[in-house]
Amino acid sequence: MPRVRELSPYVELHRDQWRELRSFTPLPLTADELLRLRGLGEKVDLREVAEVYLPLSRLINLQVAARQRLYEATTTFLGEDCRGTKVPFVIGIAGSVAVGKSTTARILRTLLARWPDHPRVDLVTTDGFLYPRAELVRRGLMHRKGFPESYDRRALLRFVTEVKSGAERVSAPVYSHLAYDILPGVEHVVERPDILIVEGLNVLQPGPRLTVSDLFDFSIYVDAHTEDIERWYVERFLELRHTAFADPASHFHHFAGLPDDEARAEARHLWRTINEPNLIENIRPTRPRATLVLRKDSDHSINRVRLRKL
Ligand SMILES: Nc1ncnc2c1ncn2[C@@H]1O[C@H](COP(=O)(O)OP(=O)(O)O)[C@@H](O)[C@H]1O
Ligand SMILES: CC(C)(COP(=O)(O)O)[C@@H](O)C(=O)NCCC(=O)O
Repeated sequence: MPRVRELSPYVELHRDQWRELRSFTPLPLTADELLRLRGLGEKVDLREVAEVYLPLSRLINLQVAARQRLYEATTTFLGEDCRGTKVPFVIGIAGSVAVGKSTTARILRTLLARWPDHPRVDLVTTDGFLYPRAELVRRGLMHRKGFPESYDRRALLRFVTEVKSGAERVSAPVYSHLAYDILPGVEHVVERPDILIVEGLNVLQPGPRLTVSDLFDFSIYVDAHTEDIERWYVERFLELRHTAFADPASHFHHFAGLPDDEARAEARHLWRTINEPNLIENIRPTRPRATLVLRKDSDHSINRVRLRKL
């Protein structure tokens, strides 16, 4: 009897199957460039870029062209002339604190910008849309940083809507880990990109009204076991003592001199009280909504990919 295949909108691939889908996509990145894109504690090498990120870059390139044709179908229906109008393709990247979203976003940005049909790729992180510290204090949310309610979600939705609507110049606020606050008067200006990547913990959150995820043309969830992410978070915290925290201007400067055991206890406390509950209550439940899930093993390497096919 032939086995009945379980019906599913997803297809699951191991890395050795996924890497074949690179087809003939060339590798436009050097080892030095990759080092500059890699975040603290991340291990991705050129082989992983070739085997995991190049097939992804090819898939997105195909989808950008298909999405433009869909847009043209709607404008034809409306009797509008859309010749020459390109709608920015928007990609969301979600996942826990310390899972490596920023590295994924930066590598993808660089690879996508090397295709001649969409050279202008911009990247914004949603931390710029956190409420300023004074507003978080007023709302009693200082220990809920990164939870959905700590963001100005309407401003984020407005920002992406304006970019997608073809506005010439749209600006986003900028967050600083050093100041632990939004930087007053500083802005990230986005000028009609071909592709916009929006990276942040909660970008895939659904809502009772239109939310930013409704404007995504493609979305990625970076996934790993909770225990592995906790370990990466704690290790990164220990490392930050010698890098970011060492700066006297850092909000966390008082952690710079902590011995290993105390720093570890502090990091575990932050993980257990803020970042793990946010992962479990808010972030992980959005995983089924992603077009693609990149699954990391305990050594950070991506070995499984789940793609939403339907
Ligand atoms: N307290 C901090 N000071 C300076 N940089 C930080 C701090 N916390 C996180 N970062 C950096 O901010 C970036 C985003 O981190 P995070 O939100 O944990 O997402 P991810 O690890 O998934 O990219 C990373 O490059 C990380 O190294
Ligand atoms: C700034 C963040 C909320 C992440 O913002 P994102 O760009 O993902 O929206 C997060 O990295 C953070 O600092 N969380 C606070 C708890 C902690 O420091 O671990």
